[in-house]
Amino acid sequence: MNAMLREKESTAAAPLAAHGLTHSYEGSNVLRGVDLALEPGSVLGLIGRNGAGKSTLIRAMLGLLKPLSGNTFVFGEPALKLSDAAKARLAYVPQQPEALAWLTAQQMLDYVGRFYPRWDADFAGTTLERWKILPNKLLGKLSPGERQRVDLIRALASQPELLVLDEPAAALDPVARRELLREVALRAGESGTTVLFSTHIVSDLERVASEIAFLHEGRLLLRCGVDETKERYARLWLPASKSAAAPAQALSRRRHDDGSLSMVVERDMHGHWPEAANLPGARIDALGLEDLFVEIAE
Ligand SMILES: Nc1ncnc2c1ncn2[C@@H]1O[C@H](COP(=O)(O)OP(=O)(O)OP(=O)(O)O)[C@@H](O)[C@H]1O
Repeated sequence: MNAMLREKESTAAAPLAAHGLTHSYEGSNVLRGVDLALEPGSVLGLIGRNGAGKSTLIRAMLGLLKPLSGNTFVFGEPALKLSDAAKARLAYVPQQPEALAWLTAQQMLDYVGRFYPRWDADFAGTTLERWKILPNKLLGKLSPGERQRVDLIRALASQPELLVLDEPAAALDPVARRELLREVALRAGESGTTVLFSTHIVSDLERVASEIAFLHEGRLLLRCGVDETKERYARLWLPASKSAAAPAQALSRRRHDDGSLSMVVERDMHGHWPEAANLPGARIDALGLEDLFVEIAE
C-alpha cells in the first residue's frame, strides 16, 4: 500500500490524526514533522519536558492553531474547518482555562451544556459538589486548580467521544488528580472514549494511559504501549574498550569518566538487542518508564 493511501486510511479511522506537522514561533522550530494518529478507544499519554511542544502539538491537532505545514484531522475532518457536529463530539481542556471568567461555575455549565446533545447535567451538578466547588462563585475568582476542575467537569459532562486534556494535573492536588484519572479511565473503559492527555508526570501515564508518545524537541521519539516499554527498551552499557562497537541507532548516548558508554537501545523486529550487547563486559539493564524518559530527555 502506498504512503498516501495508508495516510488516508489511518485518518479515516482515527478520531484524531496529524501528518507531517511542523510549526515555529519567531523563527524557532517547535514541531519538526510530527505524525500521530489515535486509535479509537485508546488513552494516549503525551509526555515531554517543559517547552517540548506538547501544547503546540495539541492545539495544532485540534485546529486551534494553524501549523506551518502538515495536516490534522478530527473524526476524519480537516481540523481547521471542523463542523459543529464534530465539535460537539469533542472536548478539550486547555492548560489554563480562562474563558467566561465573568460567569459563575453553574452559569457557565448551564450555558455550555446547551451546545452538547449528550450533556449530563446530573454529572455536572454532583461533581461540582463532590469536588467542593461553590456553584455560585465567579470563575474569575476561583483558584487555578478550582478553575481547572470546573473545566474538567465541563469536558466530562459533554460525554465526548474524544477527550483532549492539556496537562490536566498541572493545577490539581494529588487527591483531585487521582479522582480525575479514575474518571478518565472509567470513561475510556465504559464508553470507549478516546483520550489524549499531555503530562510530565510519569506515574499518571502508568495509571491510565494505554499508550505513550514521547515528544522531545519537536519530534516524537517514541510511541508504544505502556506495558510494552519495559520489554522493548533498555540501557546498554559498554566498557571503554568496546565503545567503538556502539550501535549507531541508540535513543540516547552518554560517555562516562572511565570511557565507558551507556545508551538507550531498542529490540529489533525479531526481539533481539543490538549485537554489541553480546560483547564481553557489555550489560543490558532494564529501565523503568521514568528512567527511560530521563535518559532520553537529558
Ligand atoms: N505564542 C508563542 N510565541 C512564541 N513562542 C511560543 C509561543 N507558544 C509557545 N512558544 C514556545 O514554544 C515552545 C513549546 O511550547 P509548548 O507550550 O508547546 O510546550 P509544552 O511542551 O506544552 O511545555 P510545558 O510542559 O511547559 O507546558 C516553548 O519554547 C515556548 O516558549
